[in-house]
Amino acid sequence: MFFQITKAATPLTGCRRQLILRSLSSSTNNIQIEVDNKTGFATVSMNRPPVNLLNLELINSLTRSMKEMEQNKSRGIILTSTSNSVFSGGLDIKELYRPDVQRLREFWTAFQDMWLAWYGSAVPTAALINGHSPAGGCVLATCCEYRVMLPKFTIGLNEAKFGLVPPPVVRISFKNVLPLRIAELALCQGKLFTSNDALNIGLIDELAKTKEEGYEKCVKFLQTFRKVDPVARSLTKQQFRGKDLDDLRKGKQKDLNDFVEHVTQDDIQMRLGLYLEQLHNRKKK
Ligand SMILES: CCCCC/C=C\C/C=C\C=C\CC(=O)SCCNC(=O)CCNC(=O)[C@H](O)C(C)(C)COP(=O)(O)OP(=O)(O)OC[C@H]1O[C@@H](n2cnc3c(N)ncnc32)[C@H](O)[C@@H]1OP(=O)(O)O
Repeated sequence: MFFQITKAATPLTGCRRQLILRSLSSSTNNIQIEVDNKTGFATVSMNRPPVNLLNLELINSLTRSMKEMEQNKSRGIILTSTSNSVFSGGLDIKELYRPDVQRLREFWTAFQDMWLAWYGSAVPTAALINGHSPAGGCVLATCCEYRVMLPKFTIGLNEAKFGLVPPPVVRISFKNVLPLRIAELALCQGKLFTSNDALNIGLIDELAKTKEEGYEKCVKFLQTFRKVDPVARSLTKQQFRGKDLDDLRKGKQKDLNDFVEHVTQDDIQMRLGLYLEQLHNRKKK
């Protein structure tokens, strides 16, 4: 993939000059990448209005972005969104409802690859959660090594609430962040935590009042690795996450088959249809 590089002031950091890298190969422009001149850290912003739903194209863009930043020896990545109220609304349920099975398989394989890329990234990562972050949004945030969240939003894995069993790839990074008992209860309850509660249980690391403050906190975290050898850092991270990554790599085909079998069941299709309708009608009441 090719990038067009321009210099510009960024809305994130006021007048600090940054390199704006815009993906040219993506016709949808669903990701924006900015590299800070001073720190060398990249900010990856999901940009799929209105609520950054993870469809096949956005998922593929996230995977490609990570691979390219690794190749470019990026020193740190901050994942955020261009929205003022949503980090990511999670999987685009339209991908799951009445699916073309071939595309559904491609979709889930892409999600597995995105998870492998972000959870296993060689580059240090921080999530700047500047809005709601349910389900797939929470998966992305927990793939990162550090989370800073703005107040009065929600985050968590709510699949059980609408009758879905979160697949292993959805659970693992959540389990990596939380004590097992809290993770189990929260998943069984399909619980979404407020920013404050997420801080109290350790699902996020810090709160920030504004996006700018959150950005500075993410930068501060990434700078803690400044004096650490990047290879040693990355191999140490792999030692912690390697088993989870290997389990998915080895079980990818089974995970895919289980997912497709589960999602295409009549009962699950009915639940997905009802949930879509509920989301669509939410504001009319
Ligand atoms: C052993 C084998 C196991 C196999 C397991 C198999 C299956 C499990 C599968 C899946 C796992 C899934 C993980 C997921 O990520 S599922 C997605 C979960 N996401 C949600 O529940 C979020 C729902 N959305 C919201 O709560 C709000 O939209 C949000 C807080 C994000 C934003 O609110 P806001 O008021 O700003 O915006 P809205 O007006 O509500 O939404 C705008 C627009 O988007 C539509 N929409 C919202 N979310 C989704 C979605 N996830 N999918 C599809 N469409 C969505 C919403 O309906 C609006 O559209 P319209 O009505 O204006 O047309």
